Amino acid sequence: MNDFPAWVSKPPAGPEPAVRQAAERRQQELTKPPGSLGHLEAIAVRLAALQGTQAPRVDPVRVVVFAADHGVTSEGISAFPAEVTLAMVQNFAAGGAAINALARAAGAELEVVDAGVIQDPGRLGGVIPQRVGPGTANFVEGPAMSTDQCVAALDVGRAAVDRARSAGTRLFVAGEMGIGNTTPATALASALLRLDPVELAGPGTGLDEAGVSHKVKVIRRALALHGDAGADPLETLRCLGGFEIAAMAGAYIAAAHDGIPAVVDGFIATAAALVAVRANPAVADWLFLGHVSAEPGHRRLVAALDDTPLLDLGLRLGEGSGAATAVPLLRSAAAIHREMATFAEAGLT
Ligand SMILES: Cc1cc2ncn([C@H]3O[C@H](COP(=O)(O)O)[C@@H](O)[C@H]3O)c2cc1C
Ligand SMILES: O=C(O)c1cccnc1
Repeated sequence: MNDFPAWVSKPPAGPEPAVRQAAERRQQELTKPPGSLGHLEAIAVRLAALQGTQAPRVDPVRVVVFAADHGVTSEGISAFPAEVTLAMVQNFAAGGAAINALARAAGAELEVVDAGVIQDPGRLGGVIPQRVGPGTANFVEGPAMSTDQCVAALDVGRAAVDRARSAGTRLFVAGEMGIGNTTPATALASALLRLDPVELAGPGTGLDEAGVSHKVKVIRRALALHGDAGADPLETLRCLGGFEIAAMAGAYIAAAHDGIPAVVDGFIATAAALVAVRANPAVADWLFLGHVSAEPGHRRLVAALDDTPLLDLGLRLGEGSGAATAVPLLRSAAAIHREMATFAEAGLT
């Protein structure tokens, strides 16, 4: 047992088997050669089953970017300084980041949540203050978070989903911003998949080979310190995660509880998704993998979640960028299922 609240591990309802079967039948009856819309058909069937309707829709889509800092940045594990997290939060507020453009292009609403940037950004338009602390502790010296902080960070994600549900959101995208966060994501993945970090660590924002080797050593020290935390996914999250990573994990779980499918982004988001699925396996039904990132360890994480990413574009940004880029595909899949005529309706035999 652990000290985490019951909602985190409460199983969500699953997709409805009868609706799924009817959706599979409908895909056979639509005016196209069976199977000719390839993966779009499978996506449409999944969306229909999750939403319990033969008229699936993704709009309104909401992207929430959770931002936070990481004590482990003092070990020199990123190509960029921690101050960039705050600067990027200001950039999100001003509308100038990649995710601002991509969310607009995807027809999605964008919300930014300060889950614990080192320096309080103060009142910034469009940034929701939900600060768990001024960054996590350095996890090579102790747990990244106290239990209270980890629970609070999971709740930051749940609260974002509550706001989204109140706004009628039908598809949820979580993104992250936090300089250094490929290091906690790699540490979490190493612990949960029981792999040496050398199998998973990559350049993140642009470390060279020596930088990646140093990152591997830092993560090995953390794994040695925290012993067998990997046995409990939430305890692993507390010791090795980050506020924004816990918020994303909480958001995936809460979205599943609320019947809202979510699109998972790149390496860091998928590490959060793996935590969510290990803590609450039925959450996996509600997750679409938006893309496979260029961060080398992402393929291992994707394999652990046993699903096919929608896109493979060589992206390695985060912020929800790959997931947002996949949104139009999901919208298209819903549209064919909802709008196409059947052979009978079209009078074709
Ligand atoms: C300007 C800038 C914008 C970003 N947007 C996302 N990230 C991405 O890079 C960071 C993780 O990489 P690492 O672990 O190597 O620091 C995260 O903030 C992630 O969201 C950015 C990074 C930078 C520099
Ligand atoms: O895969 C990602 O999302 C990623 C990779 C590198 C840096 N930030 C994010």
